[in-house]
Amino acid sequence: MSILIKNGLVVYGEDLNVVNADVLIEGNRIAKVAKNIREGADTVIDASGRVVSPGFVNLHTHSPMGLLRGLADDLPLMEWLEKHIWPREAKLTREAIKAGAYLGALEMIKTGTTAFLDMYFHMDAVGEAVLESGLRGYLGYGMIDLGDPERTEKEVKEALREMREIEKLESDRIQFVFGPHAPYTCSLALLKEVRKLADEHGKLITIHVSETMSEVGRIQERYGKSPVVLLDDIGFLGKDVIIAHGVWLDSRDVQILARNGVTVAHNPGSNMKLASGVMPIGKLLNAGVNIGLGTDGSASNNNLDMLEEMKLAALLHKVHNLDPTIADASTVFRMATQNGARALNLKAGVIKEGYLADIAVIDFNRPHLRPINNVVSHLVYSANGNDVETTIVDGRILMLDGEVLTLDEEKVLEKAEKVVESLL
Ligand SMILES: CSC[C@H]1O[C@@H](n2cnc3c(O)ncnc32)[C@H](O)[C@@H]1O
Ligand SMILES: [Zn+2]
Repeated sequence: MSILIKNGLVVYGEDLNVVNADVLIEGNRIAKVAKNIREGADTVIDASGRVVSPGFVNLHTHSPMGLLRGLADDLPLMEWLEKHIWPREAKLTREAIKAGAYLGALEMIKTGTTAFLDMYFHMDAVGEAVLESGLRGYLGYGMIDLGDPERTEKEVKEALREMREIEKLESDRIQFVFGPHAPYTCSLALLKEVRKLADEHGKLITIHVSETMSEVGRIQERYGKSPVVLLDDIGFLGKDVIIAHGVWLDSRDVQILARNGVTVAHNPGSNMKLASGVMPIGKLLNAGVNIGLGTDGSASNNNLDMLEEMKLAALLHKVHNLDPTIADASTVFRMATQNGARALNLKAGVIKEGYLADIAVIDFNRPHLRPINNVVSHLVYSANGNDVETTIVDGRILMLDGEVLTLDEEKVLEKAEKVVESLL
């Protein structure tokens, strides 16, 4: 199968040079980017007045949490989790979570996300929804043992069961990752076991770390060190680890993350909504830490729109540091695309020959995106997910001219509404 995207403004290469060109996709890869490509193709997309962008990589989310959107707002993290979210999540069945996963997948396709790193329960069910949607999903079963050795064993068993189920889907687009929830909900025994299993099975690890001041206080009280020092001391960290948040990091923590090649998934929307704090972006960038961008779940954001998230990231750091240059549009755009892909060991996030064909076509024929003085600036500061017209993953069109081809939109919305009505 081949696709030819004609006459678009292409955000080309790692350097984000914008060129007026055609993009030829053969199979699941970008075969050629050039002016006036003459080769025929099975499908031709006219991209005049459109921007051809790398698809977005949401590096931290809980995709089924759209089910809980709007049910618990205006709370700090611990109260939000313990009093409102966890009691509701305890009622969610496998079927409900699958309905939430469809809802999340639909929202991601419609807003140009092509790959995401997830952490939740029943990830084998999430995997089935992701398979049908056509997205790339990196799926972590969220493990919590609260220091109870019986629960440690149960959680490890469940993670391995879900890993095997996800592997049975036999799709390169869907990968299992280990997802211990956080240092404050997981015992050291569980964290060490996860490290061992990730090495044994060659899987990535994702974990919430240093999200709030109260978390850092808890860990300091329990272990006498920061969460990052704790994880380093037990040999947990490595270039296969993606920590979500990394808000409360001191200079020593930042050096440890840099030394271990850890990626930080930055979630500005969630950090602002839960009043968690502001990630030290300047220190992390100076230390050379890879930073990707995530939305977190839709109960703390409250959507999965990566275009919106880029704007939040850029604006938050400017005002917090009183420095408009600290996170410029290109830096933030790379976080949302190539940096996320790098963390997932994916040859994606860049429009260039040989890269995976994960692409978002964004309609710039709209008043808020004209005149086209600066494409990357418009993508970060002016656009939002509704401007995405076509989404391509692995060389397959998931949405064309606003119509989602892989999922039945009406059915997905109806089912999500029904499960929430009956369970929550
Ligand atoms: C064990 S599955 C994942 C678990 O994480 C919860 N969660 C959602 N957002 C956050 C956040 O910002 N910090 C910590 N935990 C979060 C989610 O509700 C699930 O219980
Ligand atoms: Zn999270």
